[in-house]
Amino acid sequence: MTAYLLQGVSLLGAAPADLLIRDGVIAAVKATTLEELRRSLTGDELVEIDATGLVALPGLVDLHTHLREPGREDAETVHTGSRAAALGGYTAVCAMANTAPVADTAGVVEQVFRLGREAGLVDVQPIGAVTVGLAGERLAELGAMAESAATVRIFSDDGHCVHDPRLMRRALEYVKAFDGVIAQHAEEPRLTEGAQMHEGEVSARLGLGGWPAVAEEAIIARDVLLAEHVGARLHVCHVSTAGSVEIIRRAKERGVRVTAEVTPHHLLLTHELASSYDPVYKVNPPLRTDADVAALRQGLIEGVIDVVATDHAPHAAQDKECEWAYARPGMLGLETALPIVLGVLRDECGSDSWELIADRMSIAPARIAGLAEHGRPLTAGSPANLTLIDPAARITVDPHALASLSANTPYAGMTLPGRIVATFLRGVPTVLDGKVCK
Ligand SMILES: NC(=O)N[C@@H](CC(=O)O)C(=O)O
Repeated sequence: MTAYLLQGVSLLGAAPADLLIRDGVIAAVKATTLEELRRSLTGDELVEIDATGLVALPGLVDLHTHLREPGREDAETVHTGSRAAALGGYTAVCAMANTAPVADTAGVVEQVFRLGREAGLVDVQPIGAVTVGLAGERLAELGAMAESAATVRIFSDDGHCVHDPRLMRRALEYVKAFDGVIAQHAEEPRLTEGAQMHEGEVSARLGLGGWPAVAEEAIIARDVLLAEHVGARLHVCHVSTAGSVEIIRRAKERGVRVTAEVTPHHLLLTHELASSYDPVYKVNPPLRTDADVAALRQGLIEGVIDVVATDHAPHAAQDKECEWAYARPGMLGLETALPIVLGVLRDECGSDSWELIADRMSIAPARIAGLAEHGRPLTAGSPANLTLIDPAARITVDPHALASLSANTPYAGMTLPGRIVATFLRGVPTVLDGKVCK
């Protein structure tokens, strides 16, 4: 078995140390000398990595990834999405249920789970659909998915809103029994009919149908009341408006069991970009205003928003490189999330906020998803799920050099701070020197 020694690595809030990875766990955080270490490793191969200037974080965890398998393997597969995730520093991703067939049965979630294990690059944790076929009419087999080999704990109709309040109430009641969570795509469908982008001055100027902030806020307001009434856990997907942050803030103050996520793109990009009519900027919920971006950043820093989740939404060229109105919504996220968040927080805080990043991109999402092996502090005895970042390096985004099968990144040509150097899953490198290991 190969052991790895990360020499001189920066750990959160501590002086640089040597970190020994062996037998799937963090075996030691330097106390011994290198000679003692070598003697103790008889029989094991030792790979020494000079990690001076590199930062180690617990492996990132994505609560919101679209892997497109089964059904749209031309856009992404579990394997290609896993490669993208590992390169982005992730050790676990939660796979959304809007596949074809929909992940609304034990059979489909087990298939996705198995494909993830076979790829072996990140832990793929399937999310189950709330309603059969995402149709919003009948509850799916939530219990069977929870009891399956995939042990589903998060349920979501993402891409669609569970808009029937009675169905939403029943879903919350059902998952409460096993401490599951309903992750809601908050969009009142009657208010977004014909919507193409954020409703505001830009949509008016471009003549594109508007998606008003209130369509998101109305559902979140309703759902925090339902979650409070039932006493169950609600998670709000891709929060995009300042008003939503306020509703969630007030609900948390009242003790409602609500958590929330924001995407990297909603922390950086605004609706002005739609003026180009380039569908790469079309996404659901849509890019919003500068004031929304500022409120989302503040909400993330304060912890009103618990998590950064990518909403990685790969789309094949024919579904994206067409007229705006016909293009599918969604953008890639896994390979650029950490650099975007690092840059955003440098802007806001004036320095690198590793503790915040570790919490919002690993510890909190692992807790919400119930992934006990992930989001753990990098101390002796912990599972060796971690990522190594070079904060001084920069990357320039080339859409066709990404591991994803699709190329719909809104960051093409941009230079971003921070490079993922290595990722380890249970002590085995999935990425070394910025390259996937298998
Ligand atoms: N976020 C997106 O813009 N797209 C998502 C689903 C959705 O939320 O529409 C997708 O699956 O492509």
